Amino acid sequence: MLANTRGFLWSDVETRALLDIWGEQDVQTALDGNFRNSHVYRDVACRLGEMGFDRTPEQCRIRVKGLKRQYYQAKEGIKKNGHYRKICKFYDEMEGILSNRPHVDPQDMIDSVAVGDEALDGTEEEAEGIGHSHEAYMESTGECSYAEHTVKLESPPFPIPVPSSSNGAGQRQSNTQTKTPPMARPKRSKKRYTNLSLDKLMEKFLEQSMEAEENFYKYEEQRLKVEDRRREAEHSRELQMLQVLGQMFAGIASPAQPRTQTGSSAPLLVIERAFTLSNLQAVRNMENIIPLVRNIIPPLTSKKHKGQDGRVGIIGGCQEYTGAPYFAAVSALKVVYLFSVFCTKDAAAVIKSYSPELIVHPVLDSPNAVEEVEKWLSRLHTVVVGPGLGRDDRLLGNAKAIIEKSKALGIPVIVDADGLWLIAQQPSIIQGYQRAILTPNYMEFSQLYEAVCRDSVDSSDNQRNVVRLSQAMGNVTIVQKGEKDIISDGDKVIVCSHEGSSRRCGGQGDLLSGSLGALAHWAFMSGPEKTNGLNPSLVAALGACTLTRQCNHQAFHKHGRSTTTTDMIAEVGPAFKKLF
Ligand SMILES: NC(=O)C1=CN([C@@H]2O[C@H](COP(=O)(O)OP(=O)(O)OC[C@H]3O[C@@H](n4cnc5c(N)ncnc54)[C@H](OP(=O)(O)O)[C@@H]3O)[C@@H](O)[C@H]2O)[C@@H](O)CC1
Ligand SMILES: Nc1ncnc2c1ncn2[C@@H]1O[C@H](COP(=O)(O)OP(=O)(O)OP(=O)(O)O)[C@@H](O)[C@H]1O
Repeated sequence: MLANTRGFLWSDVETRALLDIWGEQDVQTALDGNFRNSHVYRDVACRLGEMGFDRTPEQCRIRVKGLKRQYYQAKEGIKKNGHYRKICKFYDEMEGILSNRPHVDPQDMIDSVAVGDEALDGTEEEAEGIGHSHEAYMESTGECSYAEHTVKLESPPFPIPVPSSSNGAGQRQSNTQTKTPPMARPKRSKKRYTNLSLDKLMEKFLEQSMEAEENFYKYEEQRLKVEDRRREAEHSRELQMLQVLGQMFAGIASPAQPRTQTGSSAPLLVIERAFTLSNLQAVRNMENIIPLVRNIIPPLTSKKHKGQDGRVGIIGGCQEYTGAPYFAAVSALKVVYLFSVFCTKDAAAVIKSYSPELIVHPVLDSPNAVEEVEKWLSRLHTVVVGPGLGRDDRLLGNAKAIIEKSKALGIPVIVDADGLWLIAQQPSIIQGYQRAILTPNYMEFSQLYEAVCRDSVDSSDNQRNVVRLSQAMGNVTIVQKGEKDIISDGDKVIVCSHEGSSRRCGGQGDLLSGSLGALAHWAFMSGPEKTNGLNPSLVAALGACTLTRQCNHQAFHKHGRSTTTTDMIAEVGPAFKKLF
């Protein structure tokens, strides 16, 4: 049974069948140079019928005409911008057939758009059999009397010359030149034609493409927002659960209620944005963690005696470097009560001379250095290993033993400067000790990373580097110092971008490690209810980074380019007050 497709649009299959037939050599030869083509299209329709498609000769002719128009539009589009191929779906087939036909100026062909469109809507009534009709002339030659079309579109005030059959096939007449007597206007010319130029068509086409693209991005954006909200809700649920668990554990450990400096209960940690880095959950919003830093700070009270809020020991200071241990020590001193600096004999007097507040032990290069330090170790809450330590093997060996002793006592250990060099040589000293915090600058980080991960750092992804190193170190917390301080325990990442300044001076890192010594003690002393279940090392590290940057910011505000670490240390008190 034939598919009765009369009056409907052509399917692709049907169009291809038509083109196969129309493209046959005998059909093309019959059309070529033959003004009358109705019999050709009768044959085409008949062959189409044999293939199961019910179309009239007129429908076939009109469809071919439409395809030719699209083909020439596309051809012109390619010439102009190379993108127009899309408007002619059957371009390749048409090209195969028409490329051997006489040349037609596509622009003229396109100018006749209205004619073709009309024909497609089924209102075309001119029969092929009329023979001398304008359409028949155009079709039979593969060209058209372009001037006539243009005139028709613009509805000229004078009659359109139509070639008569006696003129012979392929004969052309120009409007202006013709002497043909006026004839009745063809029926189609009564209609209103849209005179769309190629440029306008292209403009419209591009506009629509852009609109579609914009819509796509709009929807995509909405989809991502929804996805973000879903993730945030999920993380916030997880955190709430952690908080509840934390409170349960705290309840078991101590009946005391969580308390902040202002006396209110611990604020709920809301992570505003999180993303996944391999199998870890990354926390990016430091603003949400600052309240946790406030939570861990013990209140000032007259009930405590000196040293109860923290005793920090600094392991470092040698003949070359006396400033570093001093900066670290005095920073700790300004936050908590400092116990001691353990340095070499020749550095001790110099360090003492900087500040009468510091207790200095000249034991680090003595033969029984480790025993000397060990005597005090049980009274220390945190040790900071490395500032101004130098690279002397004996000193490094003593530092290693002190770290081992501290680990055995469960004392938080901050490793900085030359202490990091030691770790790069022997990572196992600290690997897996989760009360350790390493504070490398960019150079120190690279050395450590290469030594531990046996790979060079991927400078395009600092966060991933930090996470990877932390994981490789057994989830030891890493603070990569720099334009932004990146903190990770291998599970979470916090980026500290608190405003500092553009001024860099030696010793800023020592201020960080010293104050971190104090904060680490507080963080580990606080129960999980105060850190909302977050790793205490992360909370302490963010607190120290923020404090260092705030000191830098305030000092720079006063001293500009001449800012030194001493100026920053003078800001520790005010900065601490402002932040926490
Ligand atoms: N007043 C004192 O007593 C002070 C003493 N200190 C003590 O000195 C000891 C050695 O510490 P350190 O900082 O000089 O050695 P380390 O960090 O290995 O740098 C080596 C070289 O690496 C480079 N470099 C550094 N950072 C970089 C970066 N971000 N990005 C790129 N490159 C960077 C830079 O090379 P440069 O570019 O200058 O050629 C730098 O010279 C240590 O015990 C420490 O505590 C200090 O605390 C300061 C105050
Ligand atoms: N490029 C930077 N832009 C802004 N702040 C920075 C930049 N680099 C470092 N800082 C700040 O300085 C702090 C210390 O980092 P720095 O790289 O100076 O450490 P360091 O080299 O170990 O210091 P030190 O001189 O004590 O050895 C960082 O925590 C950060 O606050």
